[in-house]
Amino acid sequence: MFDAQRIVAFSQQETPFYFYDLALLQQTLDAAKQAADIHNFHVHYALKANFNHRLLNAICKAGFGADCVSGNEVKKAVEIGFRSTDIVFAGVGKSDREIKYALTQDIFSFNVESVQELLVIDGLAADQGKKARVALRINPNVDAQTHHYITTGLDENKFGIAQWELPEAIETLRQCQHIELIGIHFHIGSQITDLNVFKSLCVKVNELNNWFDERGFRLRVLNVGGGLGVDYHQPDASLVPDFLGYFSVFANFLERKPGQEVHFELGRALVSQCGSLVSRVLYVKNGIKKNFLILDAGMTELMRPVLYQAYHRIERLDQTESETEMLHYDVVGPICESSDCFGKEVLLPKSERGDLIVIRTAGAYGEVMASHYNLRNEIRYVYSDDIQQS
Ligand SMILES: Cc1ncc(COP(=O)(O)O)c(C=O)c1O
Ligand SMILES: N[C@@H](CCCC[NH3+])C(=O)O
Repeated sequence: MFDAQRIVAFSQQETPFYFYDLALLQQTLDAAKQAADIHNFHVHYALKANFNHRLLNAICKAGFGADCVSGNEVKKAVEIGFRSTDIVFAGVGKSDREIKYALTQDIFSFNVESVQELLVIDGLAADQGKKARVALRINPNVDAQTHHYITTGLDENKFGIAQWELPEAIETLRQCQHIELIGIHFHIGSQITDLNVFKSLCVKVNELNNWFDERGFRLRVLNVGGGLGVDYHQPDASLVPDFLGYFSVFANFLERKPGQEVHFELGRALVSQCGSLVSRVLYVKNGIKKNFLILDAGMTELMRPVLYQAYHRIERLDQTESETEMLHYDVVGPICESSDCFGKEVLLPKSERGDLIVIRTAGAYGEVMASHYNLRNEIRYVYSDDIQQS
């Protein structure tokens, strides 16, 4: 991943920065698109994973739609050039302003998360003399078997309409003159690595698809959300996720009714591996109990380890297979929080001030979750094609 040219180029850069490998991104997008096209599946990219403009341009050009969770994300998607007919908008707390804006853009669908939201959208659509297309986001109570902070489809989670509320939801829908129900929507969580979890989701979707059909609702769209996980432990062994395997689970286990479309909302799987956080060692502290590598990047640049105890592979940029002196380090940031740690007891070649450290698989939920805590600088980024041209 990091050849001699990149090592030299990185060493001339001010750190920390996100590095994006645009060729790898393209390879990933092509693999996902080809695998989805086999089954005629529609994929919307979840902007929340990364809304860096270079990445968004590539994703839009590759033919993906957009999955947004705020009015500003809808606006961003429109500005980048995603067709409004390919934009979906989810979120438990859509404000009136956000709904009005999305209505003016005639987006493909609102993924509605409560019965009350149906009434609000109906009223706001009436004001604009429009009919809003909606999919009901249903909480299927399927365990995603991932970290509890990124599980979204269990009864205890705030997302979606509970199954026991569905009779009330369809009664409400019958009264809403300015809403067209086009489908049902699900998203059970993120970083799902066991494909069997998606089989369980399919079983639930089939059940609910029949339930609506029996009540006279002909649904055009089954939106099964995102969640496909990536390999944080051995990124080089699987730089491109197994999209063929993932989509074939849905092709095999979803029972589509005639004319029904299947939609997905992938975020992490499309952008994780193309991004790395590159940082410099500021100080090395060799203690009796611990050695610390103190980096110039911290939780303000990549929050996932602190927030979810997430693992990211940490490497010294120029490390080789035949390093002779390996040491265990706690790799920490400069932020005034004890939790500001990227990894404990990380085995690395003996390192010193000025060495470059790379934190891998950081393309999703990295840059977008950065903060200014401690009045940190705006995060910088470097793209692979900047380096090739220099
Ligand atoms: C509604 C919805 N769709 C799609 C996604 C994208 O998920 P992922 O990045 O795991 O594919 C999320 C985030 O978890 C989400 O909340
Ligand atoms: N931010 C989370 C994923 C959240 C997905 C959004 N529902 C992560 O970094 O893993």
